[in-house]
Amino acid sequence: MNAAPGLVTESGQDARSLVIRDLVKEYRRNKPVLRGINLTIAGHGLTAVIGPSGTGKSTLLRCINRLVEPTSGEIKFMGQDLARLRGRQLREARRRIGMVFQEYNLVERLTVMENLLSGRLGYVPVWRAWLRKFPQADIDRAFGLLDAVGLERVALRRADALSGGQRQRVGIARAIMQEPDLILADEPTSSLDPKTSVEIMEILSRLAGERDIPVIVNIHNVGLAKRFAQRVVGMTGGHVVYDGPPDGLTDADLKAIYGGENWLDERP
Ligand SMILES: Nc1ncnc2c1ncn2[C@@H]1O[C@H](COP(=O)(O)OP(=O)(O)OP(=O)(O)O)[C@@H](O)[C@H]1O
Repeated sequence: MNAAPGLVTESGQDARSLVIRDLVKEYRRNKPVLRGINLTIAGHGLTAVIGPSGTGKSTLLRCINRLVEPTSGEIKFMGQDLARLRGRQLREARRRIGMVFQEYNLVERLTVMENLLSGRLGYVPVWRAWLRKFPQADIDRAFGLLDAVGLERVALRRADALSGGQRQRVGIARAIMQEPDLILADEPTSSLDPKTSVEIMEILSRLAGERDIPVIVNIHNVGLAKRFAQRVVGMTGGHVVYDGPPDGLTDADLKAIYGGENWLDERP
């Protein structure tokens, strides 16, 4: 990861663009889930990935951070092919990719502050992490982030005492603590009520916008995708069938993505 942020290359991509070429994933031989994905995602702004259940949205995100091994293809990011990294290079690349999960993935018995500081684990020496002796600068940053997500009052509360919306705020703050170059969010609002979902999307897009880093969000709620994303990618059957601005997404596109059409009809 050696390109300077903000640089625009001759091809028009900026330094944090993510370029995916011919990405294929087969969990079982000859049964591809991703069937040759080609995408260039700009190095800033929020991209929403929509599509029916089982179409491969989570698999796509997990190939990018290598929680899942791609079968073939390239995932170029900041001068490296993430699909081919091994060992230390892979660990370092992963450290720069913040992940936000549907089920939050917090350590329930630890405090909010400790969960946030765990976002720094890739950066502090093992002995410090073991003794939970984090640098004061990290603690100050964590308090700043808790303030930014409206959780300053619960810093010392255990994660298992929080509501779903509060947990997801911790999840986002923890991802930002990593100082990521990219954030991937897999269904971050699926377990939340509609109002809290909007608040979470606002926080995600605001914090990523302030840092000028790209965010890719898998989301089932098309309304939220259109409201918060600068770009929508529609997938179906392991292919990308829509790639464009939210206001370009027509009913015909939605039918191509989700199939059928009756579900689009409004009731009288
Ligand atoms: N670890 C795995 N092993 C085998 N098959 C898997 C694995 N993970 C996902 N799959 C299969 O890959 C396909 C795509 O799953 P994926 O979770 O990527 O879809 P999705 O679009 O994110 O769905 P949802 O919106 O329901 O989360 C599904 O058929 C799923 O059963």
